[in-house]
Order: sequence, then C-alpha cells, then structure tokens
Amino acid sequence: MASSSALSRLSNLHNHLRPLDSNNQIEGLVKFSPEVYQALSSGRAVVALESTIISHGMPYPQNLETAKQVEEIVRKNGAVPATIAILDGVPCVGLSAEQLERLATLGTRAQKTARRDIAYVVAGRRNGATTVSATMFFASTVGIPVFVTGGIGGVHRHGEETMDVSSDLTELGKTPVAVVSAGVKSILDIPKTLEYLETQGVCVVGYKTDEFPAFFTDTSDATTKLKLGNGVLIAVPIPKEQSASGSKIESAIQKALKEARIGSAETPFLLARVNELTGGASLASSIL
Ligand SMILES: O=c1[nH]cc([C@@H]2O[C@H](COP(=O)(O)O)[C@@H](O)[C@H]2O)c(=O)[nH]1
Repeated sequence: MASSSALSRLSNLHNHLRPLDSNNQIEGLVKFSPEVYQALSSGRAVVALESTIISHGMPYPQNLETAKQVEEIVRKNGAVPATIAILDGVPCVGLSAEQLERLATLGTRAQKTARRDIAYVVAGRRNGATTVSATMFFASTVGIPVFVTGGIGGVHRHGEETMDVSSDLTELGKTPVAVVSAGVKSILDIPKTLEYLETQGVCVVGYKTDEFPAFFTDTSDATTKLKLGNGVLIAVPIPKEQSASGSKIESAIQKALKEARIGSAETPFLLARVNELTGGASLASSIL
C-alpha cells in the first residue's frame, strides 16, 4: 500500500502537470530542465523568472551576471529558479548555464516575446525571450504559482492617446500567478497603470511600503481559494539608499520620451536611453 507521503508526492505531481495532461496540444511542447522537473515532481517550491530582462533589459555581460545572481538568491532561499525562454522554438522552463549564456549573448537578437508572439516564435523555431505576460502564461501552464521580476510593463505615458498598454496588465487580469516585482518603472504612467490593474481586477499589494497599500495581506491565498482566476501583483520597493535620484531620472525620461516611438520596441528603447542619459544610474538601480 502506498505511504501517505508517496500519495502526497503523487498528488503534487498531478497538480503541477494537470494543465499539460488535460491539454494534449501543449504536452511535449514544453521542455523542463532536470532540476525544475524534479522540483515540480516532488512538490518543492519553484520560482519562475522572465528572460526579456536578460535579452532586452540590460547589456552583456551585466545581464548574465544579474540573471545568475537572481537564480542564486532564489536557491539560497530554498526554492528552485525556473528561468523561462523559448530556444529554437521550444519553450524551456528552467535553463542550463549554457542556455542562460546563449540567451544573454543573443541579447536583442532574441525576439522579445509577449503572449501574442508565442505562436510565431514557436512555429518559426526562433529564439524568444519571454516578457512578464508570456512568462506568466508558461508558469501558470506548468503549475508554478510564483514569479519574480524587476519591473512589469504598464500603461505608457500618453497611453490615453496611443493605447500603448502592456499585455502584462491584461495577463495579470486572467492568469493566476503571483508576480513579485519592484513595481512599475517611472518611464511609464504609474497612476494609469494602477487604474488599469483595477479595471482588470488585479489585487495590488505593497510589501513594506506606504506608497502602495501600507500593509501586507495574504491575498494570493484568498484569490486561489475563491478561484478568482487572476494574478496578484506584490510590489517590493528597492532600498531607498540604493535608488537613483528621482529628478535626474525624470529629466532623462522626458528627453527619451521625445525620441521614442510606440510599440513593443518602446520599453527597451526608453530603458536603454534613460540609462545612457543618467550615466548608468538607472541600470544600477535595476540590478539592485
Ligand atoms: O524595467 C523593466 N521593465 C520592463 C521590462 C520588460 O518589458 C516588458 C514589457 O514590455 P511592453 O511594455 O512592450 O509590454 C516586461 O514584461 C519586461 O519583460 C524590462 O526588461 N525592464
């Protein structure tokens, strides 16, 4: 007769892989690293990580160093990191050291892949670095409920005219994954981003900050139990002493915005230009 711990492991495995089993279309299309597969099978904590921040968010080699450091922090805290990217058309959940290096050196030659781009990248056997929306999709599909990133996309400044609203926000509205991030970069319109998240029914909590709600509630548990079906955004601000000066960043943003074009290239363009204009200060805050 099976022991109760074996039964609980089996039940964990079933829970983690159920989305794959119940949908033959996706079964076999996602490749797990041995470490992540093992962790999911045994019910260990797994934390999803995105890859656009590696390819488009930072230059080489800081991108590789930061990606490795983030994975290390997750490991030190007792969980298994699952960096998600599409390599040669195969969605990979958990990357080897070689795959991480490959993605970091590909940089912007990898396709920035939001939810709408997944089919295109897979069908063309391309290399795709997943944004928050695509990473949430894969994390949810394979049963990883927590995802950590630096900054999520949002409503761009003048979004009321351009309609340039990141698909990260609609994904948060429909995919049950808790996203822990340092918030929304000020290249974006933060009040409009929060309004949009409200429209999407996304619970936003601030962790140890009174800029966002001043208390931390265990809302992700309630969201799961009530089967609300949406994500939760947990904003963790970077330490004050390590944040770059607000006015310096703001004037760089104003200058960069005048040069920007809307579309999926806008976020990487603004981040790179603001970094140039601040002499590297904005990149340094992103790495922290
Ligand atoms: O500070 C950052 N914000 C956002 C991104 C990336 O940009 C994506 C949003 O892009 P868009 O605005 O095109 O939706 C995010 O999901 C994330 O992958 C980043 O690299 N760095």
